[in-house]
Amino acid sequence: MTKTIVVKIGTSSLTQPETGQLALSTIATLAETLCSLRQQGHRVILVSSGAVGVGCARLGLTERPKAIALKQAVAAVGQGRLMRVYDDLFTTLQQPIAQVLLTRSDLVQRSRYLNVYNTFRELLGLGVIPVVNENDTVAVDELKFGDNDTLSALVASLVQADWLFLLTDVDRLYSADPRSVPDAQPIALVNSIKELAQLQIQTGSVGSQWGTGGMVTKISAARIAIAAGVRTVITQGRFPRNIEKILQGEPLGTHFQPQPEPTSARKRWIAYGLVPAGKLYLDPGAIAAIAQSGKSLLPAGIKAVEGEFDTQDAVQLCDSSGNEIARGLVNYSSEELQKIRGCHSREIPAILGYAGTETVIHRDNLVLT
Ligand SMILES: Nc1ncnc2c1ncn2[C@@H]1O[C@H](COP(=O)(O)OP(=O)(O)O)[C@@H](O)[C@H]1O
Ligand SMILES: N[C@@H](CCC(=O)OP(=O)(O)O)C(=O)O
Repeated sequence: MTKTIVVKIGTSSLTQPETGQLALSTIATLAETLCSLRQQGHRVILVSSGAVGVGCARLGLTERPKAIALKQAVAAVGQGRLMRVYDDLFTTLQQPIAQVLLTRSDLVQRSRYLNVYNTFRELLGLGVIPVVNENDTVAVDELKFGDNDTLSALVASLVQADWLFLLTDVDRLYSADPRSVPDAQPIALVNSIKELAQLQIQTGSVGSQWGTGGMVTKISAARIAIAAGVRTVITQGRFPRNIEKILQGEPLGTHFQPQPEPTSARKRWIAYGLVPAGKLYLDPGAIAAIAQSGKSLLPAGIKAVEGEFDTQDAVQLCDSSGNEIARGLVNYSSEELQKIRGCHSREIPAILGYAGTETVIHRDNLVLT
């Protein structure tokens, strides 16, 4: 049966750790593997990092730049080089590819989000393999995916993929970073987001020399993907052929079981497409009402309001320690909420001087994260 498969490869797999030069044999095997998946009739999207790493190697820089302008300039050098290599390899294999560079703002506005979706649909319909990266050269800090793990999960969610493969430089997820904790336990299967929380995986703070997010961004990517119904696998990038073995049922890598009832496309856009503009801190009663009983959020349960936002902006809903529980679209601005927080809904007209809606966030616009 035809599947939609998103494969994300990180800088640590695409480049040689010592020199930062391209790992040509890995890239060539990846191209062969993806072509073979296409020949089996699958729809394939490649999310490839490497613009900054390859740009650095091209310019002789020995470490990843920190200054934003330099990083953006280096990415512009590397992205072209990277696409040239991919296009040469895929063209040799008679496989057309396309470059798709995205920034977070492309997914924030609903009309642009749908536009990106339509473009992917057309490309996949044409039998093309889209090669996706963040548009690092123009992305501004507030509107960045920041890492390609998150980007790949959002793309997998957007196209409603069946599989997301996160290829990296370790063979799977461990209970702690195997580089620093030699007896860390391998994890073969994660059944649910709840089980993921219970495993209390330690991720250290950084990734490899050229990577960005380390394991923490892969785990949060897996959470986004499985909530969207996408089976997610973390596995080693040096052996791209493992993708085919995994599809045939071999127990390689760490598998994250997709949520049986995926969140709707609109709610996924609210939760992960939009950039939250503020935070609402809730009392335990409100948390129970939204998390356990699926209720709308009323002003009475809001203890504090953080940030400045307008009606219909997205906000994070947090417990008193700031842990995020949900996201949603607000019916009131931050200024209005400062006045009505903690109050009963029937008091709203008297406080604001006009009648608003009873709910601060209606349950149709509220997503548990
Ligand atoms: N719990 C963990 N299990 C496995 N790897 C981990 C864990 N915590 C941290 N890591 C580290 O994450 C690194 C991979 O992240 P990163 O360098 O960002 O890769 P990529 O470039 O593929 O995105 C691994 O090299 C590993 O050292
Ligand atoms: N967009 C950046 C990659 C960012 C990123 O997430 O890198 P990595 O951790 O290697 O997957 C680039 O192309 O260099």
